[in-house]
Amino acid sequence: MAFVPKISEKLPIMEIFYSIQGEGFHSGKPAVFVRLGGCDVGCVWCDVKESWNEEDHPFFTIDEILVELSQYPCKTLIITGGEPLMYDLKELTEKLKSEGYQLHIETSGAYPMTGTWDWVCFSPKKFKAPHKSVYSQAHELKAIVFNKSDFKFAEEHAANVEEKCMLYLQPEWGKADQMTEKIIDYAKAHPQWNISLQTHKYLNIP
Ligand SMILES: C[S@@+](CC[C@H](N)C(=O)[O-])C[C@H]1O[C@@H](n2cnc3c(N)ncnc32)[C@H](O)[C@@H]1O
Ligand SMILES: Nc1nc2[nH]cc(C(=O)O)c2c(=O)[nH]1
Ligand code: SF4
Ligand SMILES: [Mg+2]
Repeated sequence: MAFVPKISEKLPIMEIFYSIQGEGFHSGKPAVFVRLGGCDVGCVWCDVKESWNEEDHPFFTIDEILVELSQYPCKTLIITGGEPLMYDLKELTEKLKSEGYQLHIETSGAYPMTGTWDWVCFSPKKFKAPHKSVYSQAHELKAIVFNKSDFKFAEEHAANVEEKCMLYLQPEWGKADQMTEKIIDYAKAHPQWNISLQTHKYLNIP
């Protein structure tokens, strides 16, 4: 049966924090991150496995999320997780938009696209195939390179996004020593691809 994103009054919130977008097109931009709990994609190298079990995290209403957000001087929000598209994000994005926030999402695309977004970062995974609704919505495709086969995987997904979608290759953090050089060579040979580094990890910020 097709997966239907959960509609609920409350969302599991692992953390809300103010930092600098470390990855992709908006790298360097101050942003408030809202990390939702819950993910069943199961990436072996996931750098936030503590997010996976939604029951480990407190549930917040949208109004409670808004109160948390009001303490920050920044109107750019990055909704991440966990896998945020496990939840129907229509109501959340409508309320946040009406409060003047710019809304970005970080998603594996494993579930149907919900919500209205100013920026969609789509990072497809081998561990669970993306939902077809996500390709046409992506502003950037960010493929993680863990081994050489990931270049082919990246190209297969790049063939299905829109022409204007930005293309990024990002080394898997634990393999960055080996893979970054290969990514540099690949981008130089296929200049439609750009490099994304997890700059927040080099800067030692969240
Ligand atoms: C933790 S995920 C949460 C959002 C969503 N579940 C997803 O995977 O896109 C945020 C971003 O970090 C990337 N990421 C996760 N673990 C990583 C790692 N070990 N090295 C590099 N990037 C990683 C993901 O591909 C994604 O682009
Ligand atoms: N600084 C910073 N930038 C990020 N970009 C995407 C992140 C994520 O985990 O979704 C992330 C994160 O965790 N921290
Ligand atoms: S989809 Fe995202 S949160 Fe889920 S396991 Fe993969 S990297 Fe981690
Ligand atoms: Mg992260």
